Order: sequence, then C-alpha cells, then structure tokens
Amino acid sequence: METTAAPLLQPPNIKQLADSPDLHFIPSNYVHSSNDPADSSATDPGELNSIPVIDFSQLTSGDPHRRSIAIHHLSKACQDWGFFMVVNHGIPENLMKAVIDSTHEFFNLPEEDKREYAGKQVLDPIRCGTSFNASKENVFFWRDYLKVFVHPHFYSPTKPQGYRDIISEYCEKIREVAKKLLGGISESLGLEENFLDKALDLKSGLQIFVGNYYPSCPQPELTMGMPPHSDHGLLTLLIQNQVSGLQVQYQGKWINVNALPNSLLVNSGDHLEIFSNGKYKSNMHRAVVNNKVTRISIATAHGPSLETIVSPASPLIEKENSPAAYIPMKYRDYLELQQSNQLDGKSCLERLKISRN
Ligand SMILES: O=C(O)CCC(=O)C(=O)O
Ligand SMILES: [Fe+2]
Repeated sequence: METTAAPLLQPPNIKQLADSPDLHFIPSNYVHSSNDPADSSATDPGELNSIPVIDFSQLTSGDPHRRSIAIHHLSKACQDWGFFMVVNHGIPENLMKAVIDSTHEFFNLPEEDKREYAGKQVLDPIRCGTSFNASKENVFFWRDYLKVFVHPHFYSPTKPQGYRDIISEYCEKIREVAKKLLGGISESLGLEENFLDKALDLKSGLQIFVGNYYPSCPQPELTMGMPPHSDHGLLTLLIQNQVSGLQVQYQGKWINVNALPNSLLVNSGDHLEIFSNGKYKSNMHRAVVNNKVTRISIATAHGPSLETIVSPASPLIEKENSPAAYIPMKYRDYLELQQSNQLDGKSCLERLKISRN
C-alpha cells in the first residue's frame, strides 16, 4: 500500500503573525540557528568595497566612447560583485512609487482576496505565500511574497484596483532596461550586442514580478527575511520603499546595500554565470528585517524563455579555449528545481558545475 508523508503544518502569513497584538517575541520556528543564517550583521561599504554604479544614460547615449566606458564598468561589476546599482535609467519615480504602494495594498487585502493565489504550483502564473517554500521548511522566514509571470504572457491579480495597469507599465519599462543592460553585458563578454538576446530567446524570455513584504519584527536579529541565495535567470532588478534590508556578499563578507535614491539594484543570476561559463558569478544576497517599519521590495527577474536549454556560450568556449564548466539544463527544469526546494545558497547551481579534478 502506498503511504504519503503527512504534510508539514503551514504557518500563517507573516502579516497575520506580525499584526497580532502584544507580539514581543517571535515564535521559535522563525529563529534561525546562531551561526547561520541568523547572524545578520554586515558592514557598510567603504572606499575599498564601494558598490559599483552604472550610469544607464552612458550605456544608451549613442556616443561609442561613452558606451564603451559603461560596458567596461559593467564588465568589472559583473566580475567583482555580480551586483551593481543603476542610475539615470529613465523609469519615472512616480511609477516606481506606484508599484511599491500598490504592492503594499495587495498585501493589506483581506485574506480571502489573496487566498485564490495561495498554495499554487511553482510554475503557476500567480501565486502568493509566506517564507520561501513553507511546505519544505522547518524554520520560516519573516516574509510574505507575491509572484506573477508578466512575460511572455502577462498575468496580474485583479485587486487592488488599478494594480494590473501599474504592474504592466512598470514591467514593460523595466524589461527594456534589462534588455539594454544584457546587450551591454553581451558586448562586455566580447560577443555581439544581440548575441545573448538571440541565444537565450529573450523575445519570449520569462519575466517574473516578485513583491516581497517584510513587516517589522520584534526580534529582527534572530530571524531573516530571505536566506542567502542567488537568483535563477540572468538579471534581477530590485526597488524598495526606501527601507534598507538587502545585503550582498563581496569577498566572503556581507555588505549592506544603501541604495542611491531612485536607483535600481541589480543582481546577476545563475544563468548569466552559466552563459558566461563562470566569468560572471551570480551574486549571493539575503534580506534582513528590522523592528521599526515594514519593508517592501519589488524584484523583477529576467530569464531566457522557459524552453531554452542554457549552456555556456559556444564562442566563449572556442575563443578562450576553456572547456564548458556547467552541464546544460532547460530553464524550466532549473526554475522548478530551485523553487520547489529549500532556498540554500547556490546549491542548485552547484549541481550543474563540472568538476575537473
Ligand atoms: O528584498 C530583498 O532585498 C531581496 C529579495 C530577493 O532576493 C528576491 O526576491 O530574490
Ligand atoms: Fe534574490
């Protein structure tokens, strides 16, 4: 006879927990063990570890000299950090604010309005939930999320009113920025500007809109909003409600990201690492919480089309005469693998690495 394991008890949304009156201590199943990853301390950037800044207007100016400077900066940022801030990107400030505010409103909707998107499969186009993958975790994260597939087919929750139009406009604009950054990155690898676009079928590329909700927490140092991880896909572009919380790893140390006003915070993802054959490492990052205010972040992930089999770019292997360091894998399969397990550093990418010992 077949037996099925009893499902783990699902926690309530973090919003419900954080809103409960007289919450002075967090439940033990939100406390992460002392060595990892709850040690949320990090240093601020200084002169020797200042986070790279890319001037988007330089990249798109049409002046070849200015563009080549921007591409050089992109190349260095991708090699050293896998993370950079983008300024002068042209996305209107009021649109960024509208997308953050309306996402906050989404999380404030009555539970029954959000329920229709809860408990879905990882490739369902709209889903919301708490922690990262609560059905697989024993210790939870101080976070609720909303994930929406917005390209190549556009979906959107129906509430709050006007949300659909705001998400649609924001995602279209941010996709254009991502596309131009990826064109620059393609060139920075010594390839044609549109090589990456064509090789990874970006016209049908997957774009996922992720809203993250981190309410204030009475014991922020004991828990985490998101554990250390790298993102799937090529580039994730993130904005936030002027509340810090993102930390990135640089030379083995955690660095607080103090965002420049109106900047986009950009992480390189696992598929850029694979495509570049390891030249551009995907960035490890995490999110910490605080005891004062709710933090909202909007991460937009940009990947190849779901059916693309991603492997190291062939000209890089031939030109540089370096063997492929990653096993090819369909993006859809990778996404499913990463999203249906616990989020654990770069463990998913590690499975594809070819060791040459
Ligand atoms: O909220 C943040 O700053 C990080 C979010 C994040 O890493 C993600 O959604 O993948
Ligand atoms: Fe992330």
